[in-house]
Amino acid sequence: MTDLTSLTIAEARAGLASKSFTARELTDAHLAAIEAARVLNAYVLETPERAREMAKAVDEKIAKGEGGPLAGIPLGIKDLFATRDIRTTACSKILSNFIPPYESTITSQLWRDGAVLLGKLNNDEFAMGSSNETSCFGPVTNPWRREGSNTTLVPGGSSGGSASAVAASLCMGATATDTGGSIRQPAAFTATVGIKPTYGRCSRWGIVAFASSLDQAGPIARSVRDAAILMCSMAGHDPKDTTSVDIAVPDYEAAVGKSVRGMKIGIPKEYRLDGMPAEIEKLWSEGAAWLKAAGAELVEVSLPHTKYALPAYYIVAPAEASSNLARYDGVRYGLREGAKNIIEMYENTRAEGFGAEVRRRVLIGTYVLSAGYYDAYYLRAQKVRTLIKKDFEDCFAKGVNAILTPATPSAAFGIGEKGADPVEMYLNDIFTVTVNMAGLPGIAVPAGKDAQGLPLGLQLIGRAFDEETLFSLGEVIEQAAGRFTPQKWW
Ligand SMILES: NC(=O)C[C@H](N)C(=O)O
Repeated sequence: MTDLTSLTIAEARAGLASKSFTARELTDAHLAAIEAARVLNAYVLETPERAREMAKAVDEKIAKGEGGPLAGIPLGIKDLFATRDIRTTACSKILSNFIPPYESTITSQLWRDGAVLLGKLNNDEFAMGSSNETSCFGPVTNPWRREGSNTTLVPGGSSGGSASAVAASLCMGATATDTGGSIRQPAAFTATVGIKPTYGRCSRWGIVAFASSLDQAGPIARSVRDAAILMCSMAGHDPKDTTSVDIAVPDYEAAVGKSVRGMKIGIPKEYRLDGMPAEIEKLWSEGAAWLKAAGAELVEVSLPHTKYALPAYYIVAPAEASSNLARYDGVRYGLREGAKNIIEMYENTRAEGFGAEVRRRVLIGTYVLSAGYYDAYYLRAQKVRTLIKKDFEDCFAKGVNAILTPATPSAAFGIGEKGADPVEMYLNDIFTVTVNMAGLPGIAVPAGKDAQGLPLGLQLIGRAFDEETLFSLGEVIEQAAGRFTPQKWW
């Protein structure tokens, strides 16, 4: 029998429909794979009993012909999504004992459609990081290794557990969130597909907040089609999230395989960085050539404010984080450290509960929002944000359908390699943050490998609420590049 964990969601859906295997068998195969791969540290909580119960219930529904669009598909959930009665920590010590009495909208929609919960996935603490090394549960290991080397590499972050688990076939797909690149960068580091939808496309209700004007959830999967299938369940208006937009959810899967003939693809000259590895340049040109061969037209475009995006992001995101994280005070929920009085209790709880990167961001955020510095930093960063948004609007007004860029400036790096200088870590987001600043959708698709055999990804940026075009174009790249799976060593 084929290894059930190697199937795509689309293949598993067909297998379940033709009764080649049951949801219970599919779930059991994944639970066994998870157990055998604990060395990757992708899961921070395994929920095998819940998974088997859910799979059994789905099998009964399938037998009655009532299975939903994701019936029996086993998924992993980033530990930033609240799951009712199941510990949800954001991978922070401060939430280590938090068991939500409610379910996030996105996960509710996945269970409504028949998906099965395998467990909660590791991430950078409060989604702050690009390597999954800031988690209170320790770093996640990338299932990919350099050829001939056994150095352990990061899977990227902050959705490192999601990317690692999907790449290593420890789930068929995963939820993830992206504030500045947290879906797309780990997808690029692990040869998986990750899409950050338009801001407002998916509900943020029940997801632990980092920077509310930038946070957006999306799927990580092993193929463009699988990402589209998951998006159909995850997207949609939610009255509980006032920033979610009431626009009908299209059939994203129908966009996969659609012709891209006549589409105009922008190649932004500002993304050609000094000192960019030749392999990334080559990948980028190859991707453009594949789209051209499929009938798209390539045009050079300019996004002149790109160089300000990263510094502006690292003002806006910490500012919002400092405000959002003020709620963790030891009074309402989460960790509470003992003290002589309430002020000391706040101080002790927050000092003990937050890791170094989170503390750094709270400090930066508090500083840039403080009287006297607000105008110089926060207000200016917001103005820059408007200019970045306008760059994209100008470009799309000229008829450009999507923009092609590299997803990351390098392939995956070693665990511990970039710990010393936070700015070096922040540079990982150089190609992805503009998309969050402008609220646009962006997809990362595996497109090739570097000289050491590590995967590299390309990013496509679309117009607001036009994820469909990204799925169509993404599939062209996937077809041309092929799909990559890591060699199993764990
Ligand atoms: N959350 C994200 O999108 C990750 C980004 N690297 C950050 O640390 O802010």
